[in-house]
Amino acid sequence: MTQGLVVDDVTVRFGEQVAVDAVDLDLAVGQVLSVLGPSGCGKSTLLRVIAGLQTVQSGTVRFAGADVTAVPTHKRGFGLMFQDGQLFDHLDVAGNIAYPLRRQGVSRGDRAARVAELLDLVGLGGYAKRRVSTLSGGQQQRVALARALAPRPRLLLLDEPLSALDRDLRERLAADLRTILVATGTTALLVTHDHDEALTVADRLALMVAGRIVTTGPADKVWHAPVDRTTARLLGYRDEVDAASWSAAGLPQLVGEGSIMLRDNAFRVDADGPLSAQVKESAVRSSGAALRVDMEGVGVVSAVADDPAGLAVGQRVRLVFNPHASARLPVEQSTTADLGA
Ligand SMILES: Nc1ncnc2c1ncn2[C@@H]1O[C@H](COP(=O)(O)OP(=O)(O)OP(=O)(O)O)[C@@H](O)[C@H]1O
Repeated sequence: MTQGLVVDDVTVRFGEQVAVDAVDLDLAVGQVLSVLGPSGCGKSTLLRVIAGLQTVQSGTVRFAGADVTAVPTHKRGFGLMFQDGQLFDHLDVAGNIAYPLRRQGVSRGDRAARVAELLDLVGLGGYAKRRVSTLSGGQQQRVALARALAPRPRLLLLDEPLSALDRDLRERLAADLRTILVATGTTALLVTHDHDEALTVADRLALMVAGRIVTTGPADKVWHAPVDRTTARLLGYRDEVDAASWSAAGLPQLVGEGSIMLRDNAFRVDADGPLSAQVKESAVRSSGAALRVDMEGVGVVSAVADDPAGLAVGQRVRLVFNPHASARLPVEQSTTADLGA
């Protein structure tokens, strides 16, 4: 594994407040890492440190083995992309994408070829001459991505790149972003508060809470093994049921103490399902229905249904359990966990 980014024991304080607290982070070349955390946890500050936009109280940032902690932003060879694309209104789409290449002294012919290649990559072939102010929010972020990739940065830093977009668009663009990063072999670090976005884009996840990285590891491992209640909630697990009542209710696969964390789709309505519950709330969704149901011995939990018809409050329904939408919470709460390579 080629050595990429190594953040070692970095701390940033603003007055009394510790925004980034002794953070260690590794990112191998060619990999994509998402730093996922709630608003105010310090993830933008951490990204700004890596970018060279924020000085540190202590710690180092290295890339490819060299200490870059004191290297100015423009000499790090990193690309940046923010929530608001920060495009240049006075330039057209091609002009925006070519801008960093022009500054590097790339010839006109080579610039044009690279711009055409990038427009195809981000799905904007034919948009070269459009003014950026006439583009949709999603198209503007595609241009911002193309501009950030144009100089072939050795590390791409993305700060909530999709957060300004509405849900459907965000989902589509997150999938495209992943495809583009993989196709170009780009080493990238993305910070976000959106667990779906983090998971769609990344190979690895680092969970950040109150200035500290509390879990790192392969995205699927982190996703299925929250180390404590806080990280479980961060990963989208909502309901919590203690193991004793879970077993008493006849639910499968569980031994010992602790509790079970459940996603909203942990139970699904199925006429042949082995479980029974009463509907407490029911909301129609594009995918069917989102329910809150009261299950004897377990309490009120979320469930989903493919067909929203006939799911009135008070009605009894049969349910099946989806173990992939649940996680066992360890009894001992650890402060940090490295879930491996
Ligand atoms: N320049 C600054 N001066 C003082 N405090 C700051 C500064 N920048 C950030 N902070 C504080 O440091 C903490 C971490 O902020 P940061 O922006 O890194 O969090 P975040 O996780 O990116 O949150 P968000 O997603 O809301 O931007 C916050 O409490 C914030 O108020």
